[in-house]
Amino acid sequence: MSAAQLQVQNVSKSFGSQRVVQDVSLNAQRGSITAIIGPSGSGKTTLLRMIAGFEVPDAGRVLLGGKDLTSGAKPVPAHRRKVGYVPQDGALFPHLSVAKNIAFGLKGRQSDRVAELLEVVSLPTSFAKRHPDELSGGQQQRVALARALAREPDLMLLDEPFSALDAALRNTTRRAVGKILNEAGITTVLVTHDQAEALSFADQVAVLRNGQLSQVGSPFVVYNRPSDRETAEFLGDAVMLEAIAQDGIAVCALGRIPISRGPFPVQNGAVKIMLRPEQIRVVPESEVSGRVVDSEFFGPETTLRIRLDSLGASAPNQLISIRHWNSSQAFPGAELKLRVAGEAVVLADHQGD
Ligand SMILES: Nc1ncnc2c1ncn2[C@@H]1O[C@H](COP(=O)(O)OP(=O)(O)OP(=O)(O)O)[C@@H](O)[C@H]1O
Repeated sequence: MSAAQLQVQNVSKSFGSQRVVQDVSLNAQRGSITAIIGPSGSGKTTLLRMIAGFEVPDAGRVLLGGKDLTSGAKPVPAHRRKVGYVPQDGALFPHLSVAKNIAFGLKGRQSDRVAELLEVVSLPTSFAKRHPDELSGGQQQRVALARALAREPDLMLLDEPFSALDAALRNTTRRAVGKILNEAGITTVLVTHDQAEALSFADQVAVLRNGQLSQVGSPFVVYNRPSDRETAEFLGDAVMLEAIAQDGIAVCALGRIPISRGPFPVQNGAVKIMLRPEQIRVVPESEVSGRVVDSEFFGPETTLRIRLDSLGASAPNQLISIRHWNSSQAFPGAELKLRVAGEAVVLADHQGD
């Protein structure tokens, strides 16, 4: 396989005595989209700013197209990196028109190019004369993206670019931007704290916690085979259960569930398993059952808290939360039959405890 377009190698950064990014390594293939996701304060923006060239790493290096940007005698400055950077608020120049904002990154007379770029980000060319304060938040973000695209970057860095938009506009803008980046074949790194955004938009998801990467993988892998409990819970709701591992099967209050093949071998014995709530189905008949404790209505689905009936030697009184479309089955005390679809994950930090 060819070397990755972007290589972040063992990068660290402290502010004063606070270690904000610790020994982070990450590769991104040409034309791919990587989402860096993590809780507030986990170091996402700092990592992105080091890739952009606005912060200098204390240790480690950043390579783009095989070229070392950071650890030479003088780091390559941000404006020489062929990197587009769209900060959280878009940061347009308020006193310049849309056209001048976009053309800021262009050399010479480029009015044709401005019109073309407006079209690319799905804005009418008549917007060229407007000022940023005459645009909505979402339109400003599109202009910021057009300005970044104008420089024809090898790498696009987006810091929570869709966070200012309401849900409907966020989805359409995200799809439009994804299409633009994909068609231009631009390698993209996106910072977000929105799980759905990371899972739907990216080819690769990097989970950052306390300045360290807890997992890097495809959306499918990080969601379905999280490396530890915190990563599992950060990426979505998780059902944790006591189980006994027996030759690749987890025996528990939800029956016998195949254990998904993870990065380490699972020993027979007591384990904690993780399932996603949507894996647990309400069915007409099953040997597995539980009683509704309470419920919460969310429109398209209802979250049910269920106390599981003990099955065989399984631990008694275990509580789980599942999602169900039919709120009429959700009254407290209702007895439900349950079946699990798919596999269970044994989490590395919960083997044998
Ligand atoms: N220039 C700076 N000087 C001092 N501390 C800083 C600086 N930049 C960031 N920090 C600190 O580093 C930590 C990580 O900040 P960073 O902005 O990278 O996190 P983040 O994951 O992007 O957070 P959020 O999701 O809230 O934007 C925070 O505690 C922040 O206060």
